[in-house]
Amino acid sequence: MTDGQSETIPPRTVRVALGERSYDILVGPDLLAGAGTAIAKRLPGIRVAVVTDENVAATQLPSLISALEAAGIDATAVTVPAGERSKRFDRLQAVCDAVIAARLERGDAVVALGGGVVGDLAGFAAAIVRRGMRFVQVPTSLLAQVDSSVGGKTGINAEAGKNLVGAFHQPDLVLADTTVLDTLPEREFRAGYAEVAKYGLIDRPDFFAWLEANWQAIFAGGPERIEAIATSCAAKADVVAADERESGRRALLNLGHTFGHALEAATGYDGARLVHGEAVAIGMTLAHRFSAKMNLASPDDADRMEHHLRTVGLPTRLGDIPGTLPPADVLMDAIAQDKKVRRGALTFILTHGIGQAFVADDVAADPVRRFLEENHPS
Ligand SMILES: NC(=O)c1ccc[n+]([C@@H]2O[C@H](COP(=O)([O-])OP(=O)(O)OC[C@H]3O[C@@H](n4cnc5c(N)ncnc54)[C@H](O)[C@@H]3O)[C@@H](O)[C@H]2O)c1
Ligand SMILES: O=C(O)C(=O)C[C@@H](O)[C@H](O)[C@H](O)COP(=O)(O)O
Ligand SMILES: [Zn+2]
Repeated sequence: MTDGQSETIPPRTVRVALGERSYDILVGPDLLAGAGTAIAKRLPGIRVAVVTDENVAATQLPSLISALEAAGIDATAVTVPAGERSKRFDRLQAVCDAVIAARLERGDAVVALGGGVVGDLAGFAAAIVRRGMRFVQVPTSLLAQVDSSVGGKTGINAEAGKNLVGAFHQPDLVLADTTVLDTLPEREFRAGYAEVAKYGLIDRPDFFAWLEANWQAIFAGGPERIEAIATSCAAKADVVAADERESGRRALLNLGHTFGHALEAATGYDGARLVHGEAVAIGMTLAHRFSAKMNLASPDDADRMEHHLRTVGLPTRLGDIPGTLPPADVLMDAIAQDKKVRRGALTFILTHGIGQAFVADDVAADPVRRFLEENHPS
C-alpha cells in the first residue's frame, strides 16, 4: 500500500503456443472487473453468452456482466445446476438452444464462468453451435484455473464413463481471477489442489517439493497461490503446445485419471461422495502404489506423495469414499471404457518415482484387477 492507494498486482501471462490458435492465460487478482476490456481487445465487436452454474451465478456473475456491459459487450446469461451431473446431453442441449435463441453468430463467443463442469459443458457447446464459435474461459475454481480452462478438452459424461462425448476446442482467452477463489468452498479448493500436485508428480519434482513446503500459504491465499496457479498453467501449456490432441505426451496429464474416472462413474457422478479432484488424488495414489507393486518405483515415493495428499486433507484410498463401492470387476468395466484404450489394451500413466511419470501402453488387465481387489474396502 502507498499513500492510501491499494497496490495493483499486474497479472502473470502464460502463452499457449498453438500457431494461429495460440492464446494467453492471464493469472492474477481482480481480473473480473477488467474482463470486458480484455475480451473486447482480443475479440472486438462480439456479443456473448455467459454460461455459469447456480453457485457462481450467485457470487460472481453480476461482476462479470457489469464488466462486459461497461466494455459495450451485449451478454446473455445461461445458468445450469451446479455439479458434475450437469455434464450431460440434456444440459448441453439447453445451453446450445439458449445460445441459438440469443441469435449469437459463429463469430460471437461463449464465455464459461465457473469450474471445470461449466468450462467443459460450455466449451463443448461453443465447439458445436454453428460448427464452432469463439470461446473464453473465466475459471472460478482452483481446478479450473490450473487445469480445465487450459488445453481445449471439452465434453460431457456418458453413463459408462467420464468425458466420453466431446471435442477439442481451444479458448481464445483464459482469465484466471484469483480473487474469485475467496468464495470457493474449502473442499473444492482441496480437490483442485490434487491437479496442482499432479504437475509435480508428472515431471516437476522440484515443484512437488516446493508444494510440500508451501501448501499452507497456497491454501491461505498468499502470493504463493498465484505462483502455484501460474506454474501449473505453464506446465500444462508446455504439454498442450507439444501434443494438442493427445497422440503421445499429453496422456501424462491423465496421471491418476484411469482409476479416478472409473471411480467417478462407479459413484454415479455423485459429488456428495466424490468430486473429480478427489478421484484424481485417489487415482494418483493408486497409480504410485501399482507402480511400486510392479517394481517400477520405490514404495517410499508412494508413501511420500500419499503423505502429502493426506496432509492437505485429500482422500487417497478406495476406503475413503463414503458409501459402498462396486466390486473390482465393475471398476474394471469402467476402466475398459477409458479413451486411452488402444485395440482393447489398457494404457495407464505409471511412474518411476516423484516427477518421473511415463505412459505405459499395453498394461495387462489381470494384475490391475488383482490390485483393485487387494485395495478394495469390502
Ligand atoms: N477439460 C479439461 O482439461 C479438464 C481438466 C480437469 C478437470 N476437468 C473437469 O472439470 C470438472 C471438475 O471441475 P471443478 O472441480 O471446478 O468442479 P465444478 O465445476 O463442479 O466446481 C466445483 C464446485 O464449486 C463451485 N464453484 C466454482 N467456483 C466457485 C466460486 N468462485 N465460488 C463459489 N463456488 C464456486 C461450483 O458451483 C461447484 O459446486 C470435472 O468434470 C472434470 O472432468 C476437465
Ligand atoms: O488436459 C488433459 O489432457 C487432461 O488429461 C487433464 C485432466 O486433468 C482432465 O481431467 C481431463 O478432462 C481428462 O481428460 P480425458 O481425455 O481423460 O477425459
Ligand atoms: Zn483432471
